[in-house]
Amino acid sequence: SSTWANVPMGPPDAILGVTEAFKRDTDSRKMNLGVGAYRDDAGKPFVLSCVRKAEAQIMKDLLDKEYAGITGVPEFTKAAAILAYGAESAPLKEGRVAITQSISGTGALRIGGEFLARFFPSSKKIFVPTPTWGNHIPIFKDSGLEVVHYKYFDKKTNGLDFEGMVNDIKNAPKGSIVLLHACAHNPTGVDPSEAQWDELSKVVRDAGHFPFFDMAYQGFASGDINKDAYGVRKFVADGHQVALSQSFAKNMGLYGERTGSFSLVCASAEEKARVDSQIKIVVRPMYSNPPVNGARIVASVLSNPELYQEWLGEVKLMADRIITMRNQLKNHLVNDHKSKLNWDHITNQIGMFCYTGLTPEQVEKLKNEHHVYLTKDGRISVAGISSKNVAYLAQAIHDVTK
Ligand SMILES: Cc1[nH+]cc(COP(=O)(O)O)c(/C=N/[C@@H](CC(=O)O)C(=O)O)c1O
Repeated sequence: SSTWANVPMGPPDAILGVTEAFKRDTDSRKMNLGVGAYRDDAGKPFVLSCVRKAEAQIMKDLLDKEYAGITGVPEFTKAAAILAYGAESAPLKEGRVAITQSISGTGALRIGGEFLARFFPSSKKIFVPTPTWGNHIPIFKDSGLEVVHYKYFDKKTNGLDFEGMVNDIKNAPKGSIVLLHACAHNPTGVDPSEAQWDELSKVVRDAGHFPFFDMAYQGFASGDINKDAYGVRKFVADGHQVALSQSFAKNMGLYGERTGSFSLVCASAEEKARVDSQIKIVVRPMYSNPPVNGARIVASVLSNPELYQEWLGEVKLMADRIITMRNQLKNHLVNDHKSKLNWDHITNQIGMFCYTGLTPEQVEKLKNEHHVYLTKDGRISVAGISSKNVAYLAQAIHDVTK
């Protein structure tokens, strides 16, 4: 028999599989609310103007195609670190932040998982929120970590179960790794308030845990890059030596360029040098060194004052359009359809996703009867909504929930 006779058919990816099903649908009313990728009000992918300008400049520079170093394009990692930690950040100023370019956010999380599995001293358990981005679990399992969960989403309020979260983190074995979504929690769209971040910093410190931040949406949640980095910067200011994964897929629209970074705050420049050497040893056999194009674009946008200002405007424009769609969807449900249900969470939640609270059966009905595609957990990518289809969506949601 064939060598591969025993290879089983694996399930389609919970998120990317939705887009595959959407593409097969021929009905003109179909809506893809699955993958977390921004669309403009015409439902089209959006390439930022600042990105186009940076690309044009890079083309003119006639740069070579040599290998980047293992940790990537230095101008990129320098600029990415300043964006995340802030120019005034003490560890940055003291040369204590080890940072490598990564294959976007996913690659950053994997490098982090591999590094922690090799060197984290106390436990190989990583606590992730309930629910969390689906891919977190296989990324950390494949890295050799044990994935456990802490309470996060409150089904009753469609908001944050802060008390449950704090208790679970307090009760985790001393010296556990705690994964935190820096902003725009995926899939729930529910974020801790700044006061709750302050409290979480104390809880994590008192329990001797290690914080690993996943910041895949900086600027995309509130429209303000500093506001969205509040949790990360508060933890660093409080002395936590955080791990951080960054993605430029969403906030700079570089999805397919696969541009991100992984960084670790170290105790000293000497420690940073040791950590940096071991990060290189993780990366070299994984993919040797990263693609340079996306990194050059980000470096150009972040370090060129005009392009940087333009980017700040464009990332706010994306965030604001999503907030507008949240308001319109809720208004249609409440005012047009006089829905009996409470839809406050549609506008209380933030970032790319809305955790609607729809059941798997209602999700199925939305797909089969209304050609609306979303993940089984009821998460919708708000970016898939436009002024042209928001009324249709509200009608469909009302139809399956009334
Ligand atoms: C929280 C989070 N972290 C990391 C990533 C990885 O993004 P990258 O493209 O590797 O930089 C994503 C992507 N989320 C969307 C796309 C996906 O599933 O890959 C999503 O949830 O739809 C996240 O939502």
